[in-house]
Formats: sequence, structure tokens, C-alpha cells
Amino acid sequence: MAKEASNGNSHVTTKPPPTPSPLRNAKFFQANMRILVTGGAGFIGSHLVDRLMENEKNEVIVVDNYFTGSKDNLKKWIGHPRFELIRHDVTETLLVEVDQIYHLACPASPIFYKYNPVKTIKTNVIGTLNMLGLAKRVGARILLTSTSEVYGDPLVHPQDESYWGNVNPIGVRSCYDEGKRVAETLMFDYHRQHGIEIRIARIFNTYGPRMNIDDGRVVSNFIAQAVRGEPLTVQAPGTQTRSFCYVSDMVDGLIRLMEGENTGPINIGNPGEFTMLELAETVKELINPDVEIISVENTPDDPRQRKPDITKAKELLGWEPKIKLRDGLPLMEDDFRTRLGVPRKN
Ligand SMILES: NC(=O)c1ccc[n+]([C@@H]2O[C@H](COP(=O)([O-])OP(=O)(O)OC[C@H]3O[C@@H](n4cnc5c(N)ncnc54)[C@H](O)[C@@H]3O)[C@@H](O)[C@H]2O)c1
Ligand SMILES: O=c1ccn([C@@H]2O[C@H](COP(=O)(O)OP(=O)(O)O[C@H]3OC[C@@H](O)[C@H](O)[C@H]3O)[C@@H](O)[C@H]2O)c(=O)[nH]1
Repeated sequence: MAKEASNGNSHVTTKPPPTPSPLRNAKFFQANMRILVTGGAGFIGSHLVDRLMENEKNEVIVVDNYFTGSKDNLKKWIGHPRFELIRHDVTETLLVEVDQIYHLACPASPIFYKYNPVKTIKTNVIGTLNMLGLAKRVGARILLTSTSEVYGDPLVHPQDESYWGNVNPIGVRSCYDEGKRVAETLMFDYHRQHGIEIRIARIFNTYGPRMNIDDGRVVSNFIAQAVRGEPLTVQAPGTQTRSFCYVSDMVDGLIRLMEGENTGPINIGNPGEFTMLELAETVKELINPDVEIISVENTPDDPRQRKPDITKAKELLGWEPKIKLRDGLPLMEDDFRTRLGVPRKN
């Protein structure tokens, strides 16, 4: 039975998980692992799909409503016999037979999750309920991509999993951060009440190729601006910090969590911490020394500091990130230059 890696708030789970389909162990049934990835057409989801598809024992089903994701991110798999892509909104029920569910569906960029906050809450709450219902029906293990935003504007630094957070429940970000907190609650309630096998990753800011050019998040904004020769827009005061994880490290952490024995929540992120001014200086230095750095207005409730304590990920998953920010940014630059049609000068 899965061990709870959480926060001193440990619960004894007595109920065994639902039995997986009898076909799983049938002699003549195909032995593949069927994996559902919700939000698999998005940034992290599509990289996860690439990694899962490398294993010939995996069949991957992606469901996505293409709100922030795109079929383009999955084009190399469309038509592959072990791959299936379904246009579907997770706020509606879904009937598929699967062994594992990576539940990522949810807009992640603040601009997009604030665009239709009621839909963001529905995606987090009803979407997660639907995926838990599916997990219960078919006996699948389910992993939720929660977020460092559950810590809100944290008063503890760095943040470890035992911290309960400092979230404004009525603020403009709460559709996302409270939505994810409820999603975590639902995961644990299904685990305790129905014996569902759950995994919760608390993801810290992740960057890499395939982020939408106009995603609105800071790394993609700065790289697109530097490549286009536009000023880098640091939102005031610029001293706020974030810790950036390269996407291949993130995918590795998510798969280790899914395959391991611990429910989480477990922080997955890179503890290297930077102010937004430092990030802008680094992008300027590495990508385009000619661009200006300007200060622009910030948005409400912007967390002032964020850095993961990854002791649990190290101890329980044997995971830690490998790619430093200075090495990851040029990999993302290549992708952005190709998509923007702006080659390097030399
Ligand atoms: N990237 C990060 O820094 C970060 C940090 C913390 C948590 N996360 C979480 O990781 C997950 C993936 O993030 P991402 O950066 O790849 O974001 P993304 O916006 O690129 O991907 C999200 C995907 O979910 C799809 N989607 C949204 N609402 C849906 C719905 N109702 N039904 C079906 N599909 C829907 C989108 O179309 C998109 O393909 C999200 O759950 C996000 O909250 C990401
Ligand atoms: O152009 C920009 C964009 C953003 N920023 C700043 O950069 C920092 C990071 O902002 P982002 O929009 O990239 O992301 P945030 O850290 O605020 O939220 C993210 O956190 C973790 C995830 O759950 C989500 O991907 C998202 O909510 C903020 O302080 C913001 O003010 C800029 O200085 N300039």
C-alpha cells in the first residue's frame, strides 16, 4: 500500500484499492500499460507523452480540449498504433479503460487561468472528480499535477510539503490555487474513502521548449522578447523570486512519483532561486545583450518568493534536477527562434 509522504498529518488507509480489470492478468490479453494523460497536448503534458511513448509497453491516450494546448505538440505521435488523441473536456465524464492516469488538464499560465476563472475552478474541481471517478471504476492509479501555488504567498521559505500555505481565498488567483487545493483534498478523500491509489506532485515553475510563445509566463515572455529584440518586461518590484525547473527534469520526477510507492504530496522543482531582475539579466546576457530591461506594473497577489525544499523528492524518489537555468535557457531559445523564424546572428 502506498505510503503517505505528507506532512505529519498522516492517515491510516484501511480500504484496499479497487481491483484492476481482470483482463490485465489474462494470458492472451495484450500486456501493455494503458496510460491516460489529461492535458497531454499542453507544454508539460506533451513532453510527458514523448517520454511515455519511448517505452514500447505503453499505450498512451491523451484527452485535451485545446484551450492552451495544441495538436502540433503531439504531431509526431498522431497515427501511431500505441497512441490515441481525444478532444474532450475533463469537466465532462470520460469512459476509457486505463491503468494509470496523469491528470494535468488545467491552464497553468496566470493570464489563461484568470481569463475564465469559473471554468478554471470547474476544471480543477469537476475535472478532478471525474478523473477520480474514472480511477475508481477501473482501478487505475492517478497522479495530480498540483502546484507550488497551493503555498500562496508563502510565509515559510523555502517551502516544504508540511507548510499549509498562505492563500487569498477570494483573490484573482484563487480560481487556480484554491482550485488545486480542493483537487488535492479530493485526491486524499478518494484515497481514504475508496482506496484509490493516488500520487500528488506539487510542481514549481517549469520552462522549456513548446511553451506557447504568448503563454504569458515569465520565461517564455523574456525569451520571446529577447529573440524579437523587444524590452524585457519585469513586473514590479522585480525582487520577487521564482525557482525554475527544466521540463525534462520535471517529466523524470513525475514518472518516478507515479511509479514509486509514495502518495505525496511531493515538491518537484529546481531549488535554484532567482529574482525576476536576475532572470531578465541572464536572458539578456545569454540571448540578446542589446535589449532593454523595463519595469512594468504587476498583478494582484503575486507571490513574493518561491523555492522548493526537495528533501522528500531526493529521499523518496531518488530525484533531483540536473539542468541549471543557464543551460536550459539556450535549449528553449533554439525552439523559440525556430518558431518565430529568427535565426541566431552568427
Ligand atoms: N508549467 C508550470 O510551471 C506548472 C507549475 C505548477 C503546476 N503545473 C501544472 O501542470 C499541468 C500542466 O501545465 P502546463 O504548463 O503544461 O500548462 P499548459 O497550459 O501548457 O497545459 C495544460 C493543458 O490542459 C488542457 N486543458 C485545460 N483545461 C482543460 C479541460 N477543461 N479539459 C481538457 N483539457 C484541458 C490545455 O488545453 C492544455 O493542453 C497543469 O495542471 C498545471 O497546473 C504547471
Ligand atoms: O512578463 C512577465 C511575466 C511575469 N513576470 C513575473 O514573473 C513571476 C512569475 O510569473 P509567471 O506568470 O511566470 O508564473 P507564476 O510563478 O506567477 O505562476 C505560475 O506558478 C506555478 C504554476 O502553477 C503556474 O504555472 C503559474 O501559476 C511573477 O513574479 C511575475 O510578476 C514578469 O516579471 N514579467
